Amino acid sequence: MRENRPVIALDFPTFQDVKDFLAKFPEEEKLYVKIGMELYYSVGPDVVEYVKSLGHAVFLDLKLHDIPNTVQSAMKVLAGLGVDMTNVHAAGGREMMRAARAGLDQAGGEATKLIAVTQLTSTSEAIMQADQNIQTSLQESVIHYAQMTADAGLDGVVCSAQEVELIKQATSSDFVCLTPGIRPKGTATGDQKRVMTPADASSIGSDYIVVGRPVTQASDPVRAYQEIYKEWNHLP
Ligand SMILES: O=C(O)c1cc(=O)[nH]c(=O)n1[C@@H]1O[C@H](COP(=O)(O)O)[C@@H](O)[C@H]1O
Repeated sequence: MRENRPVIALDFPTFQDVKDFLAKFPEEEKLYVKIGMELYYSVGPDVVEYVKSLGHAVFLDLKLHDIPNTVQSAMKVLAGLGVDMTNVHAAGGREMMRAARAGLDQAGGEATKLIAVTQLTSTSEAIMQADQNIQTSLQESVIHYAQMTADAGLDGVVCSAQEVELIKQATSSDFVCLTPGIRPKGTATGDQKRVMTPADASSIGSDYIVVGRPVTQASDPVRAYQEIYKEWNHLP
């Protein structure tokens, strides 16, 4: 299940920014990229088609969270994009997650992996308890969401690398753990609260790491990506 390529979050406001960013990489290098809300809301499905036409793998991160019928209908539309992976919020519940899977399957998206966000990596235990009024530990909440996601038949979860071991124990070793909040030593954490280095995330068993600003805002993004690639794959 492990993906050797760090997933690069293309958090850019315009199509041109994406084109300029991808043009920095050698044409033959096939990346795994994430298209999130900012880019998708600004450019729309054309950017997915463009990135796929270059041969890159795509995680479409729109974090759907609505009533089951709406999510199912939206997933039917998104299925047509043929992305490799997409996501919902586990907080939407089992019925919503099953509806999301059904929507994808009904519209030819059977091959698209579907994962669910547990607790965002920008959430600390204190924030969760105060803002969501969940009076358990953060780990318990994440495990609860992961078990519910597995029960709904999804492929895995978005979590911080700090919870990967517990999630795999509570579900199964092949349950996907995709982990944002990745910060190489010495890089700014920004709004992320539950962070880990690429090497530690690798050792602990993350299946995918997602990296945005440490690559996209670097003075030399290709070099920053290569360094993270090496660290994640324990290469010299
Ligand atoms: O679903 C996500 O991708 C996601 C979930 C989460 O809990 N935390 C999180 O940071 N993300 C995304 O991962 C990326 C992290 O970006 P950086 O913090 O710049 O590395 C952003 O695009 C976030 O939207």
